[in-house]
Parts: sequence; C-alpha cells; structure tokens
Amino acid sequence: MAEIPLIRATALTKSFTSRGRTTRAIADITFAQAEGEFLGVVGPSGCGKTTLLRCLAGLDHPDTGTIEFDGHPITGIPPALSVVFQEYNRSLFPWLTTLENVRFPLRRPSSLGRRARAATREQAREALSRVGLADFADHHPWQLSGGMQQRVALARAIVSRPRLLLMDEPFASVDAQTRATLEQLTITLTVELGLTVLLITHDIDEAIFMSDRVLVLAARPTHILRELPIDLPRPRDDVETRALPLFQNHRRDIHHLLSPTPDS
Ligand SMILES: Nc1ncnc2c1ncn2[C@@H]1O[C@H](COP(=O)(O)OP(=O)(O)OP(=O)(O)O)[C@@H](O)[C@H]1O
Repeated sequence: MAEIPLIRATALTKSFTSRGRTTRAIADITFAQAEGEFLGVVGPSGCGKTTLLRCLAGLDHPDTGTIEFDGHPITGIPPALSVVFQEYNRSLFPWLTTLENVRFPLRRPSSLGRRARAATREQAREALSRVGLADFADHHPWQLSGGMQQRVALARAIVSRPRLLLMDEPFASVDAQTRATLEQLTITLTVELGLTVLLITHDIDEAIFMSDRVLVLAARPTHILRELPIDLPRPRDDVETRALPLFQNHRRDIHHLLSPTPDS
C-alpha cells in the first residue's frame, strides 16, 4: 500500500545561533503522518517540540532535511493547515469579537461581496457553535474565561476546515477540569470533521488518551526515541480509558523512556 502521507518529515535538523553560541535543537527527525491520524508528540521540556512544530507549519526552516505536505515539498505555510498555540490570550485579537476572531482566517480583501461576507459570518457562527460558544459571538476575548478563549482559538483553527491541525501544548494554561473538557471537545471535533491532528504536549497521559500513535522525543538535541501505536479502543472515556491496564502500560513505557538514567 503506497498511500501518500499527509505530512512527511525526513532527516530534519535544526540549530540556533545566538551571540556566538549554537544550540542544536533537532538532531535528526524522520516520521510520516497519515490523513485522519491523531499523532501525539511528547518529550522533555526544551527538547525541541515547538521548533519541530514551527518547521512543520512552515513558520521556520529546518537546516537540513525535507518536509512534504500531501506529497509536495513545503515552500511556505501550507494553506490547508491551522495551528493552535498554548497562549490563547496572545493569539486572539482583543479588539475583535469572538465571531470576528473566528472569521478572521476567512477574510479576504474588501473585494468580497455582501453575500460572500455573510457566508463567512455563517461559517464562523457554525464553528463557534461546534465549540459550545454560540451565545458568546458578540463577546470580546477578555470577557471570557481562559478555557472559553481556547475554545475560540479552536473554532478559529477549524473554521477553514484545515487538512492538518497542529496543536502546541494547547491545554497547558488551563485548570485540570477545563483541560479534560477541552481534550474531549478536540476528540469530538476530530471525529465530526475528520481532522488530522498533530498534538505536541509534555503531558504523557494526554498524549496517550488522545492519540492513535505517540512519538516520544529525546532530550535536546532531539530525535525520536520510540514510535508507540496506541491501540486503545475508541470512543475513549476520561475515567474508563485511563483506568485500562493497556493505558497504564503505555504510561509506564513512556515514563521509562523519558526518565533520565542515573549516569545521564
Ligand atoms: N529562536 C530561537 N533562538 C535561539 N534558540 C532557540 C530559539 N527557539 C528555540 N531555541 C532553543 O531551542 C531549544 C528547543 O526549544 P523548543 O522551544 O523547541 O523546545 P520545547 O520542547 O518546545 O520546550 P518546552 O517544552 O519547554 O516548550 C531550546 O534550547 C531553546 O532555547
């Protein structure tokens, strides 16, 4: 079966040089992600996860190696891709309503006719209702809780029906209860919209709970320590799934991979 993966990274390396000092972030990363797959990426703090995501999103360039989106080398930011970042309060525009924030990626120069503008507004409303915020269209981000703001960011990310959704620690800034709700919401959206998601997280349980496969990254300069298929049944339940022996086994395996050895 020679299916083309949605995204393929081959032999990526990346270093940063600042004030004469060079930091090697990515030593060597090769992986592919199939359309429809939920891929988790875990690794220790500072290992290079965000750097990897930025390269995949076309926001940064690897020093060597290639990234292909749907079989074509990427030359900029692929249009069929959305990103959700951890810091919702910095990614939303405070002067726009939630509806206008969500509509933002659909905006085109003023050449859009009245009917087309109404259609994008309708699309934004639909995305807002998918994340449970239909009644908050006219609010501004600063009038919403942190979890609600991240829902707005999620709605904005899905409004254009991206083929790939990249998420960088999207739930790291909210409390545990909200985090669980947002995880479930993301899974629901993934199923409803047939999304392909790459989730970067330092939370091992979150990666296992959400993913079809987890890439475990080594400390900086990073490489892939292990690719772990997560064969837990779906739909997954916050309590039942996490209590399964298979879940615990995956958790133990990843912890062992990431625990520093005594002589390291
Ligand atoms: N623009 C930059 N200039 C210089 N160094 C950088 C830059 N971006 C990242 N780095 C360095 O590259 C390394 C990897 O950083 P990165 O943010 O990718 O790690 P991370 O795994 O996402 O970290 P965390 O889990 O703490 O968010 C770090 O040592 C960081 O200081």
